[in-house]
Amino acid sequence: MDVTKVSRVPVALTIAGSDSGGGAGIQADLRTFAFHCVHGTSAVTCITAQNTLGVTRVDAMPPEAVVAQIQAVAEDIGVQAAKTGMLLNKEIIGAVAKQVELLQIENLVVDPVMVSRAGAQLIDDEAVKILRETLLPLAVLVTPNRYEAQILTGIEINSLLEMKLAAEYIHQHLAVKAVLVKGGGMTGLERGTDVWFDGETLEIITTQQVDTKNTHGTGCTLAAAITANLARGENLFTAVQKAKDYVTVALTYALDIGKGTGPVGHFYPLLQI
Ligand SMILES: Nc1ncnc2c1ncn2[C@@H]1O[C@H](COP(=O)(O)OP(=O)(O)OP(=O)(O)O)[C@@H](O)[C@H]1O
Ligand SMILES: Cc1ncc(COP(=O)(O)O)c(N)n1
Repeated sequence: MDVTKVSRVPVALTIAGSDSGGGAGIQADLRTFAFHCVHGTSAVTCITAQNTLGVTRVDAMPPEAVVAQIQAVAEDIGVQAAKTGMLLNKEIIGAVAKQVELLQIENLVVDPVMVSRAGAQLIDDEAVKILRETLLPLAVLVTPNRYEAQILTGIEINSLLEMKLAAEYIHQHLAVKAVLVKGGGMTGLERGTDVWFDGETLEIITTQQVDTKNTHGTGCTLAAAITANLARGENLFTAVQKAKDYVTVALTYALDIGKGTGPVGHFYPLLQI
């Protein structure tokens, strides 16, 4: 039998938590990387006991274990692009930022996971401070949702105008190169509309709204798709646009599993075979 080897494949790294329900976190990220034909590597930061109804327990990894995973991947396999998700505490955030800097990982997308779907804060104020000071300045893009943007700016967000103000504030005050304020948590016409700002251009990025309750993992999936596109060599804005299209279709193929909020469907075209 002829053996065909793939000699060149882009590699992406996700530094995030595990979701036992398989809808968000590392599990969503690796599926998204695979869909984009990008080899996915991972550094697990915490283990969540989670399903479509919520999170019942979180166990943090020791920061040194997170560092060892990042080093193992970077030193041997290499990383074309990386993303961070649930980092949980200030020790892990500080350790991750140090590694990203030491290993000179460029193309870092930070999904600042801070707030649960119900609006509850998942990391304490001290961890938010360390995130702002150490990790955000290393990111090419930060992708807060409505509630995370509120925490980062102090601006209450109820409208597109306030999403724009928050995007401008984050760019100006938090030393990030570009920001995408996500509108999945908005109501009415703004639901599913995101705001991009890179210091020069402010863009409203929108697709059709998807009428589904099964939206678990949208934030992770969007950031992972952006990261995969960067690993494939796309420029940042194109990477964001393509990722937004991907999430929209994944939402239309969302999985109706469990009693609560089901996850998006990452491999939707395969369902058509
Ligand atoms: N019903 C929807 N229709 C279209 N796009 C949506 C919908 N819900 C979320 N999105 C899009 O999904 C992406 C993720 O945004 P969202 O605000 O949901 O992130 P998140 O809050 O981090 O994710 P999650 O809700 O999974 O915690 C954004 O591009 C957003 O516009
Ligand atoms: C382990 C883990 N990481 C992240 C999220 C939030 O994910 P999302 O914002 O995509 O729903 C989650 N629920 N669990």
